[in-house]
Amino acid sequence: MQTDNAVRVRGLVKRYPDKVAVDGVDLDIHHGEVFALLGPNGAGKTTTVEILEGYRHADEGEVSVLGTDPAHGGRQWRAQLGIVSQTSRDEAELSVAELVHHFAGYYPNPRDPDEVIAATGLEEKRRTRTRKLSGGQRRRLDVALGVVGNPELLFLDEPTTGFDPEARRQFWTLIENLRTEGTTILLTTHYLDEAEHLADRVGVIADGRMIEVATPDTLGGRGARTARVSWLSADGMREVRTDQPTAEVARLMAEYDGEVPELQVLRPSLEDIYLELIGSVVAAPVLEGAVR
Ligand SMILES: Nc1ncnc2c1ncn2[C@@H]1O[C@H](COP(=O)(O)OP(=O)(O)OP(=O)(O)O)[C@@H](O)[C@H]1O
Repeated sequence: MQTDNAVRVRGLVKRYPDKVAVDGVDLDIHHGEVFALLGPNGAGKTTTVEILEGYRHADEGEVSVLGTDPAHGGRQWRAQLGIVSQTSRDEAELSVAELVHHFAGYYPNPRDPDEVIAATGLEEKRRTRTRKLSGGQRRRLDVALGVVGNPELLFLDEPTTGFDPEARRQFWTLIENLRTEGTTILLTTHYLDEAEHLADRVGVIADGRMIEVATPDTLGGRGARTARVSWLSADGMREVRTDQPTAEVARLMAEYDGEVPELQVLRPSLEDIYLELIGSVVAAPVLEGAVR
């Protein structure tokens, strides 16, 4: 049994000439888990992921991916990885089926390419040249190419950008199936519902620093999900935060002798909690308009 983590990062630093993109990040990803890295534009997610993939070099810190320092990872190590990066590979003249079959040939133990084409919803496009695919179809092909090698560790950098809602659901099912088979997955996404649906744990990164790592339902700590009860009083809208919304509603019903005007009981979503977390780190102008 493997006991070490699939990914172990300590004190990771990456500097560009005018920016410290990653500023002392620690990260552990357990074997078999889906881990979502969340954070605003420019937070350092892609830089971190590309260091883990061996495409960029760290300035400081320790990095281990499947037991190997990615800066020295060889072919065998790389064959265990699946990578869906933000930019597509350009093989415009090949058809979908040709490209997926071709990529399968690079790996020692690939998945059945036709099953991968079906699972990514590309069956109807299998004979289409890749340059004729729509943006969302192209992204599905990227995902197909990332999983066809049957990776032990799969990196997905904003995989569902441009997907229609049905394609996103289909993608979620694909990821759930990979997880059931034991694939470890590192996902970056700006879709909080995607992280909530897929991730065992999420890490929030802002300005190059990891602010918090938690399960989606414990992010923000105790109290972050406290309910808000709001209603229209004689003096305007009122809101109270409470752990006992039912008792508060009962009290209001008694006070109003029945129907409470414009009564609402809301619990903060993962997105609300996330925005609150990064709001405490990122400078206000960046967030203006994003905070509700
Ligand atoms: N090659 C580079 N040279 C200089 N600066 C860079 C380079 N790549 C990234 N950066 C800067 O490093 C910071 C982190 O970028 P990164 O791409 O890691 O962010 P991100 O969290 O992935 O953002 P997004 O959500 O927009 O993809 C940004 O300020 C970016 O401008």
